[in-house]
Amino acid sequence: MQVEFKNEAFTNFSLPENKKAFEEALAKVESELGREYDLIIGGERIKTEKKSRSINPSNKEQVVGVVSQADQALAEKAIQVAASTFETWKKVPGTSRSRYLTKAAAILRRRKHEFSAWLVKEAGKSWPEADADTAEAIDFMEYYARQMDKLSQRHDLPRIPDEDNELYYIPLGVGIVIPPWNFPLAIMVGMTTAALVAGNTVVLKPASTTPVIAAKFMEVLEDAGVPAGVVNFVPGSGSEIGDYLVEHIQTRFISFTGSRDVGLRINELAAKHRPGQKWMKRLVAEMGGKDSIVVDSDCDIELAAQSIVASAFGFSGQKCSACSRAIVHQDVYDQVLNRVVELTKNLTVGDIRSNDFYTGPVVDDKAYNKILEYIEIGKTEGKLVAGGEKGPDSGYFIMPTVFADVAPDARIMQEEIFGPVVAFCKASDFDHAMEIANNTEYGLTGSVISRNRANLERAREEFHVGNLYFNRKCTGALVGVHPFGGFNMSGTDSKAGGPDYLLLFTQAKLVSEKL
Ligand SMILES: NC(=O)c1ccc[n+]([C@@H]2O[C@H](COP(=O)([O-])OP(=O)(O)OC[C@H]3O[C@@H](n4cnc5c(N)ncnc54)[C@H](O)[C@@H]3O)[C@@H](O)[C@H]2O)c1
Ligand SMILES: N[C@@H](CCC=O)C(=O)O
Repeated sequence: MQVEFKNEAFTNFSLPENKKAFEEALAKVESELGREYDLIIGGERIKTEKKSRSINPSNKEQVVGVVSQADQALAEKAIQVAASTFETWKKVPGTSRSRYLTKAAAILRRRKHEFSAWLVKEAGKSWPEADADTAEAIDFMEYYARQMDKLSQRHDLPRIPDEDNELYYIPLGVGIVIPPWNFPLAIMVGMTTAALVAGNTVVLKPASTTPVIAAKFMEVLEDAGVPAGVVNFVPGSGSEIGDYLVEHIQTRFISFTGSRDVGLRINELAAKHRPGQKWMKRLVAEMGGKDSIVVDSDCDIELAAQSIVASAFGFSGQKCSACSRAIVHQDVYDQVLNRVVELTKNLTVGDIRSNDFYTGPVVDDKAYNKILEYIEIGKTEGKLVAGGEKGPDSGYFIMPTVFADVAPDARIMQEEIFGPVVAFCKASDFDHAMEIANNTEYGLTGSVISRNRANLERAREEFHVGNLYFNRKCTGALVGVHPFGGFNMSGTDSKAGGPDYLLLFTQAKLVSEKL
């Protein structure tokens, strides 16, 4: 019997032995930078002419890896291999499939610091953020393994005389897994392993900025003995192979995490029926956020300020859950704002190869330019009170930025910036605060900082987000503890790391036998 699920502990880097172990992992990873990574289709490694260079965002000169890129012919090959492997993989009992995940989790745990070091180098995560990403990846596998064991048990239905009725959760078929770059290990692992443990086969198209981490995870799956063809690794650009994979008639489902615009495009393409296609494709989409922290008049000011700063600037605001809107009651507005500005000005930004910096760069030049454009927009929509400028030129550094006195309908209050920028908006009372909190097209995370029980109860009902937190930050969901996913334009209302997530990758079959 498996031990009860427990979240992986985070590493305490203030202990010298942990610091030393992480330095060693970084040195090992640095000795491996610049290597080539191939496609993996049906266990076969395939090099292509076209390659993409993955760059360290803290140091634009440093190549993390060189990755072969699939074209449409190779995308087709991957789908064919996934389709034929499905015929055998679907017959492997769920409890056996779950053992592959438990094994892969154990391997990843043994290589934990090494993977976190890759996250420092390829995604620009600070040590604690990288450590949390790796821990979450382990959690997803441990959690979904247990969920699959439960789903594999006999599901008896109410008996009627002379009939034996049973429900089975069977897999769907070939799934296209398209993860984002911002949790390049955890979310990619969660999406991939949920699909495979439920009995599906996968074509994994990793995010274009973080393919090396995904290639490294393929090593883990191979070491765990996952049969060839169950997960096929197909890096390539969204425009070159993304549409092809989504539109393919043998694609049964698409599991996507990323931006609103790409999600909507995939939704449209997936919905169109094509000649020879025998099913309606299922789309599981987890998309963007424009997340608020609401601060009530009766609150702990220090807690409010600390929660805003941690949620807005952890990993430089590059989380779908990040706080980019602080909606503060007029009675405490100046106090909260002043303390946030004070805390923000003390944050350090730099190459997070060193654990001395609070946060590192944003992920690439595209993100860098987009965020700087939003900072310019912010200067016309509010008062710049902290940051607003670039960091050192060696990487894509942007200083944590705070805008005050921003109107509820301003662009920086409505559009996802996905960078270290938070806008402050003054609310006249709690009614007004709730109205502003719900005035975006998203509905992912939110927090309320309040001592007022009636207002908390009201927010529980009215604040329309998938993950609502009280008196804490709005980032950092734990697998199992805080099933994660949002409403409206934040996706298809799924809950990663929750008890019903695996059902999204299955279909229920009833068998009724007359006795
Ligand atoms: N709701 C959540 O759980 C969650 C979690 C993490 C990130 N996000 C969101 O993800 C976004 C940031 O990630 P991103 O920049 O990687 O998003 P993105 O939409 O640019 O890319 C996501 C993935 O889609 C791929 N892609 C791009 N064009 C494609 C196409 N035409 N067809 C198929 N695939 C295509 C990309 O290569 C990548 O793998 C933010 O909006 C963030 O809020 C949401
Ligand atoms: N699950 C993460 C966010 C994932 C998206 O970026 C959190 O809760 O902060």
